[in-house]
Amino acid sequence: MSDRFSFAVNARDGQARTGVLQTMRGDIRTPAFMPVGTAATVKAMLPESVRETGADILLGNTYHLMLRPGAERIARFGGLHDFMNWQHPILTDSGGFQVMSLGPLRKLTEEGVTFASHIDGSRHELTPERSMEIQRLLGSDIVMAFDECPALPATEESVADSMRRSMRWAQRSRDAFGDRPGHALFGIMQGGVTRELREESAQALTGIGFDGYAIGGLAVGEGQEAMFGVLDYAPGLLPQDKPRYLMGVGKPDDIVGAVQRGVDMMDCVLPSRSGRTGQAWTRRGQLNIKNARHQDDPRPLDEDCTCPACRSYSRAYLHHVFRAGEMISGMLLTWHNLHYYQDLMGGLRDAISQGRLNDFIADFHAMRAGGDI
Ligand SMILES: CNc1nc2cc3c(=O)[nH]c(N)nc3c(CCN)c2[nH]1
Ligand SMILES: [Zn+2]
Repeated sequence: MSDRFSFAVNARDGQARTGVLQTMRGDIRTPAFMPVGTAATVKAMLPESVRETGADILLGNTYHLMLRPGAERIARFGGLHDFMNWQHPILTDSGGFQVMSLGPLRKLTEEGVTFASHIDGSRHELTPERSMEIQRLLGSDIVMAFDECPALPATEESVADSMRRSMRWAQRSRDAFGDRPGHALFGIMQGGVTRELREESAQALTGIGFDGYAIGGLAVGEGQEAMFGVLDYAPGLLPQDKPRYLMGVGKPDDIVGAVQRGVDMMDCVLPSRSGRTGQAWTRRGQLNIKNARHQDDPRPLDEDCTCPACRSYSRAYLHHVFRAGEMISGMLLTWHNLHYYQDLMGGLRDAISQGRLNDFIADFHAMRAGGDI
């Protein structure tokens, strides 16, 4: 616990780092994976179960919470931590990405974005100033600057224009955030897959000054090779002593490659969303439990996993409850996936601390090459 926000790198292995983010509501071990709690819940999980998986921090969404139940209502209930019964750190995204991917009838101007709610069609406006106010009302520990993530395909010119607007919005976010001891504001780097634009964005953000820096504009369909191509240089453009957060990533092998390239924090809906569809992520790769081949299989999802699903339930049982559409199916697969993701992050942190990240990554890929899972 700390009354101020601070970040310390404790060990390095190549470009990778391991460290601790200290916040008012607790410490975050990095590299860290943040489960996504979009509508004030990590779907199918109790908060205490999310904590038991090893998560130090979870993500909330300005866009969803402003539409329902409303930021002012959550503030009246003491803020998001009390409202959702999660007393550990929360990072909230700023809403721009969700508006562009979810909100119908949206209009983007220099001021911000106006859009219709995907829930009831009511009209709303998000600006850097309103996004900062909403995130303050939610009481999140780490606030994200209001940005725009251009959809692909996009011309380099449109990516450049969008990035420069996001940098002007970053300054407005910084100005509107003010001085809030114990709370952090992260800037978001944009610039697509163009190195010069990424460099311009990094320079703009470091000139404004933030408590941490996100790498945005990725995991939007560019593919892993192009994403890693950007990550080969983008983290190094950012201050070495501040946390770097790669937004929206990803599959286990994306995470391993991103950590190897110097990323400290990530978030993704994949483990929870895919868990609800029967997709299990394991040390040996992924499987879908709804496949008929599992209906008489007495083994757990992953022999090496200590989560409640793997400790007490066979694949045959999990196959059955998915086929029967029972609620416990999504609960158990979500729990397993989040537990596996946190196990992976713990393994990465230990490997970096002990200077054996390359061996860890070699084992990670060898385990998945085996085929039979
Ligand atoms: C799934 N892929 C993905 N790419 C993102 C980029 C941004 C991005 O460039 N900006 C913001 N604010 N959020 C992003 C998100 C949402 C993260 N929870 C992204 N998600
Ligand atoms: Zn498990």
